[in-house]
Amino acid sequence: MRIGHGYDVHRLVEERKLIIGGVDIPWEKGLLGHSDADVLLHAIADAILGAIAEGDIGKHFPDTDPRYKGADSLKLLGHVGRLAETKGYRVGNIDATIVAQRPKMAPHIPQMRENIAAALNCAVDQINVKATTTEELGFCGRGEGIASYAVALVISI
Ligand SMILES: Nc1ccn([C@@H]2O[C@H](COP(=O)(O)O)[C@@H](O)[C@H]2O)c(=O)n1
Ligand SMILES: C[C@@]1(CO)OP(=O)(O)OP(=O)(O)OC[C@H]1O
Repeated sequence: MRIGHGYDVHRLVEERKLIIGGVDIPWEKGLLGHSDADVLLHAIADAILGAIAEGDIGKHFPDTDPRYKGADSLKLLGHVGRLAETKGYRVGNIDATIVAQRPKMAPHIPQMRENIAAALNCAVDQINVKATTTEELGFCGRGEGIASYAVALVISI
């Protein structure tokens, strides 16, 4: 059994979609990135890569590589899950937190959990997603960006 941690931040800008946990959330701004900038999935991917000592998503999917421009992060996460399997591990459970002042994430969390479980070929009850504001403090509180934290436990197959 091994544990990993992930953290990611993306800037909120106009004229971008807000995609979090594979859900296209209607909002006035979206997250900026080379890929679809899915901050939650990036933190989860990094947590799994951390657990299997495989670096981070920047190592596996460089933001200088045109193949990942606009990439669907659910596909990137699926790739990370399969890499873990090739190294002899399956996901035990994942716990993640989205840090966003707005919009409300709660209505979208069931679909996020479904999407993550499908990408990682595991059950929905192995995936937990939470959200918090920062009471308007800091860059998340000012609506300049959204952050996510994740921990992943992996178990030997
Ligand atoms: N973007 C967010 C932030 C929070 N929530 C939900 O609201 C609850 C209260 O948030 P606090 O930051 O005041 O603790 C939180 O527990 C989440 O359930 C949300 O849906 N979206
Ligand atoms: C996911 C990748 C893939 O190109 O691009 P971004 O969407 O910019 O995301 P980031 O979390 O900054 O770093 C990893 C990148 O390699």
